Amino acid sequence: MSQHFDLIAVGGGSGGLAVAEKAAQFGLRVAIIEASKLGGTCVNAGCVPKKVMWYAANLVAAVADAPDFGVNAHSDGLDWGKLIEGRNRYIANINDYWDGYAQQLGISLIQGYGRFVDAHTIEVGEERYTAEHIVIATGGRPIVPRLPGAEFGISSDGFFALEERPRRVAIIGGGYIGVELAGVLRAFGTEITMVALEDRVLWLFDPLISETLTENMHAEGIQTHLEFEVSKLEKDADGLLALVASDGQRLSGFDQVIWAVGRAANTRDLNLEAAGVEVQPNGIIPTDAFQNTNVPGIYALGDITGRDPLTPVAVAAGRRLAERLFKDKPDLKLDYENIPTVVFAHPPLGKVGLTEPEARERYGDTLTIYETSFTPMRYALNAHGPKTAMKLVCAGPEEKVVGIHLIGDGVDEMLQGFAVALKMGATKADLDNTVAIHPCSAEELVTLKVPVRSPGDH
Ligand SMILES: Cc1cc2nc3c(=O)[nH]c(=O)nc-3n(C[C@H](O)[C@H](O)[C@H](O)COP(=O)(O)OP(=O)(O)OC[C@H]3O[C@@H](n4cnc5c(N)ncnc54)[C@H](O)[C@@H]3O)c2cc1C
Ligand SMILES: NC(=O)c1ccc[n+]([C@@H]2O[C@H](COP(=O)([O-])OP(=O)(O)OC[C@H]3O[C@@H](n4cnc5c(N)ncnc54)[C@H](O)[C@@H]3O)[C@@H](O)[C@H]2O)c1
Repeated sequence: MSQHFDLIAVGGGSGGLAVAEKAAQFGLRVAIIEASKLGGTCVNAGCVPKKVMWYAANLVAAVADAPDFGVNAHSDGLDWGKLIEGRNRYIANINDYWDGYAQQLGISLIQGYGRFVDAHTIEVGEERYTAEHIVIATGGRPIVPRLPGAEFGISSDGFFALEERPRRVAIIGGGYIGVELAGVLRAFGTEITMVALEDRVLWLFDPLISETLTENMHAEGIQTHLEFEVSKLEKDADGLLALVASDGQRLSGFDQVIWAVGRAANTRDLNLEAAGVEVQPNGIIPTDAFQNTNVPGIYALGDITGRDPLTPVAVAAGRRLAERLFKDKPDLKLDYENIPTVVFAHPPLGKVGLTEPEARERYGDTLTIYETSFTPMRYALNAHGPKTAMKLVCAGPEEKVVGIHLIGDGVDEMLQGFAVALKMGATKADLDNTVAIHPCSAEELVTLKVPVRSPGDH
């Protein structure tokens, strides 16, 4: 016996929930198949636990800075157990919220691993479910490379499960996760060594951001080893862990090693062949601009598609897909251009649009670049404080803003509004015509006067 639905979402994370929620609101018969807890990576082992810990790290820094402002605060250190317990309770509440909300919307929740039987049928254990529309939103999992001793390390999932704060940690990877976990742990007092393959951390971000981030991390005492390709992990006689690089370098004395080297798509066990869905060797499911796979009636969205693996991207793609399919909006699709993104480092950083090197490739020698770098007033009475840096990348004689790059306190909240302006096609003159808000860091973005590079400088 099988149960029939209008739409089945395989995966109840950011993307699956979004498409299911919309379709159910439109009155369709909807099911979500979820192997674990509703909310997916973001809620259970990503954005949410990370951000709660990021706030805790900010509080530690604020208490340390407070006495210079005459505030008689002092810290007795971090109660890791209390933080983790509170964080997990917060996550459980979000899980409960989603369970209740899905029920309220009339969505059928099917617990277990979904596998295709054919293009319209999914099997979970012994049961079969059919639908006209099936959305694959199974996300990804942390990569742990097949290298000798790799099992001595943990992934971001393992990090969130730690019951005690580690004392000396090596983080492998200079991407989003490596940078975020390094910042959190360092603020709590852990010694951090970060290694990365590339010649700079966050190499997909603008060079100004990588440089300022590195400066801020070094000032906090985080060590970085670049162009360091880990070839194996070893456990020494003292029980501590060591990283060995392919060129023979060796870094030792770690009580934890964290792999933060990217994520792999969860397609392996979906039996996609049965439905004829095309999949790349790395597990990514190719889609067109409308989230269609190569099989009519089967769609993919979120991390599984390999495009901008961020929660709001999965959510936006899911909502648009439901509206396209069920609200007679055949042209509706997500615009993947100019997606803003923030890395919750200490302080945070973010970008929208093109980096300077990317803009040079697209616009050639027509760029005007504005930059600033300063220590914000937040640290006015402290001897030291992390740097804020900002860059505007403007193209053509009209100086259209094609890239905004920010690092510093508050930029995580600052970027969203400026992303709206960039998306609307703002020029440098539009920014200049906006009266500044004073005193705050954001005012720099509307008062930058002298370019650091102009057309003809390159
Ligand atoms: C440490 C970390 C921090 C992050 N921080 C941020 C952040 O601050 N901001 C941001 O925008 N993004 C962040 N991300 C990325 C974000 O979590 C993902 O982009 C987002 O969760 C992708 O949503 P998704 O729906 O594609 O997949 P997921 O949220 O991963 O959901 C997939 C779901 O499918 C389920 N599943 C898998 N296979 C099956 C199957 N066969 N049957 C049934 N269910 C299945 C899984 O259990 C999971 O619940 C972070 C990620 C990590 C790892
Ligand atoms: N704030 C956010 O929005 C946020 C936070 C966390 C994760 N995410 C998402 O999750 C995705 C995955 O994050 P990630 O940090 O795992 O991947 P990533 O692609 O950002 O970075 C991977 C890093 O691994 C390093 N690396 C790979 N193999 C190595 C080796 N053998 N030795 C040394 N270094 C090695 C590289 O230096 C690279 O910089 C991101 O692309 C991002 O979209 C987003």
